[in-house]
Amino acid sequence: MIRRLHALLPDPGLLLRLGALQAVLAVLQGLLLGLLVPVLHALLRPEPDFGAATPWLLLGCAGVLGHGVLTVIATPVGFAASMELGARLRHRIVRHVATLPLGWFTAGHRARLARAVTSDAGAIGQLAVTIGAPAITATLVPATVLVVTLAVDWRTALLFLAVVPFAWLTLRRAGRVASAADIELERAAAGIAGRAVEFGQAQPVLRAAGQGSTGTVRMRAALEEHREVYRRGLRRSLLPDLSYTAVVMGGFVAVLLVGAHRVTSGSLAVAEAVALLVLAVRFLEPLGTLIELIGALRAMDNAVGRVRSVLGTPALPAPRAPVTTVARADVEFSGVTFSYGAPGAEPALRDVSFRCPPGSTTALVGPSGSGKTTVTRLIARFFDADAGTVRVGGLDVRDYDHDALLQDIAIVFQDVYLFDDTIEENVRIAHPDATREQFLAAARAARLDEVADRLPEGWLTRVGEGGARLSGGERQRVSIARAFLKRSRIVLIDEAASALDPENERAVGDAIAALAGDPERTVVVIAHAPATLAAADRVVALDGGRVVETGDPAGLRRAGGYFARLYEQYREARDWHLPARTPRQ
Ligand SMILES: Nc1ncnc2c1ncn2[C@@H]1O[C@H](COP(=O)(O)OP(=O)(O)OP(=O)(O)O)[C@@H](O)[C@H]1O
Repeated sequence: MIRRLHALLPDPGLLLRLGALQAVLAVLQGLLLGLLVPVLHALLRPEPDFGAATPWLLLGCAGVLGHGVLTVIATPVGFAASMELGARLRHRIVRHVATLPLGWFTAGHRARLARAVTSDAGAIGQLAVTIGAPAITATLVPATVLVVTLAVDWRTALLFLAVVPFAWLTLRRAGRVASAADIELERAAAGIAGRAVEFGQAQPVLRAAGQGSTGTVRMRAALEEHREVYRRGLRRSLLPDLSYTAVVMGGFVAVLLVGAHRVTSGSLAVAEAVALLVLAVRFLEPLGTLIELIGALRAMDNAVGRVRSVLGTPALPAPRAPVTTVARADVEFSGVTFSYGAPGAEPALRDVSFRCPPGSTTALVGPSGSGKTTVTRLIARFFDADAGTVRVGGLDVRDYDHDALLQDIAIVFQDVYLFDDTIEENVRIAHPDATREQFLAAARAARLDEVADRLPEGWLTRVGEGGARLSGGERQRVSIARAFLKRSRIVLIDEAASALDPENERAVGDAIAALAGDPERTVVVIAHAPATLAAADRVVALDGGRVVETGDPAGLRRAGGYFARLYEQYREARDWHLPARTPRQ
């Protein structure tokens, strides 16, 4: 556990200083208790000797004062340390996550990241301090008391020692049970979180299906499950907890009985017996608090495990001397094979080769799951190919500084994410220093000006969380405006597969055509609209992750092969209308 924590907090100076302070406090506490022996020895006699007791009492007073001062110093240092450790860990996670492949950011990983940065980092920082201090006290006070007892009466010290292995064994068992219960509870809590998100997100669907209360039932079931897991955990930890308490209490009773026997047989003075009983209490009591700490310790261990799983994700490999400019805007795949899963999993792309010359427009076509999106993800280096090479400007994408590569690539995907800000700021994110004229030109080219004109606050209209106040087509126009404003020479577009309303469809189609029309720009478009397909310079047709045809669209249509059939399907789908209803006679 300490090793795992150390790996997370590689600069443990703060914790070490705090630990040292706490160790001094614990040893001081033990030694102060030891002073009881000469004091009681001097006072618990038929004629109390105050003269002999006074120096020990004065030493005791000085010790208590010193202990008080150190405690006052340690408390704020502890608070500051826990905040500092949490903050450092958060920075470390954020710095690491910024180096991960973009493909890592799935919904599940995003949730894990949010948890690691918020609750886990804070809990580790806090627990490292709040558990660390009492854990040091709970081990060093008994250790010091044991040494003091050894100096007073070795037989009692042996009795103390005899308790330790039993206490250790029961404590370990209690710890294991607490950890298992904690993990189960975590899982149940994650279940509740999932249900809560589903409950919120699926409301429109559930209500439309007349199942508005189904979500409530599933939510209630998750809450019930959590309560049951909690109860089960409590029941399971009851016996180990009680056995540990029994061992500690048993030790005390043994010391009491043996002490009483030796006093009555005259082999131990009353003063020593009383002092030994006090030492026994201070030896066993901190051991007792370890059982309370063990649960928190396991909770911290689990949080450390979760944070380590994020920090352990390999970063996108960076070249020694990264290239920072893209010389030409051409894209080339040679023999690219890629799979999302572990090596050996079913590949999403197999031996894919094609070239997009600078300034050309290439349409990617193929049925759902054929690998079109994957091709665009590999160009932007969301992932690295397992075999073969993806080249941009004649160089392997892995040779570039990733930020520099993305600087020259604009991405217009279907699931556009908009920030809860104004339309203008959402476009400007692509090029924050753009002049007003540049911004307006980009917006006009994307036909976004028509959208802003209709809205009451124009460019200053806020789009809502994720862009919820705009329609899908309008959001896509924001995304196209970003691409215009960014002035990247390579643009990757995922044309909406689902039908937009006619106005949006025309506007988006025109905007994409305008993007592609620039002879300086290389466009790779996942195309569904017959107009986009017909206007492309080249077509790359995919099926099952393989390239099955390449060529110019007109030639491929004439050839009557795979692309020609797909093209006809797309055209028929676009031309399909609901048959007009014949009025009833
Ligand atoms: N993030 C992912 N993790 C695992 N597998 C994935 C992931 N994304 C895609 N796949 C799989 O890779 C294969 C290719 O998917 P891809 O999204 O590239 O196809 P597509 O042609 O773009 O499909 P669509 O037209 O439906 O978007 C599919 O089998 C898909 O299930």
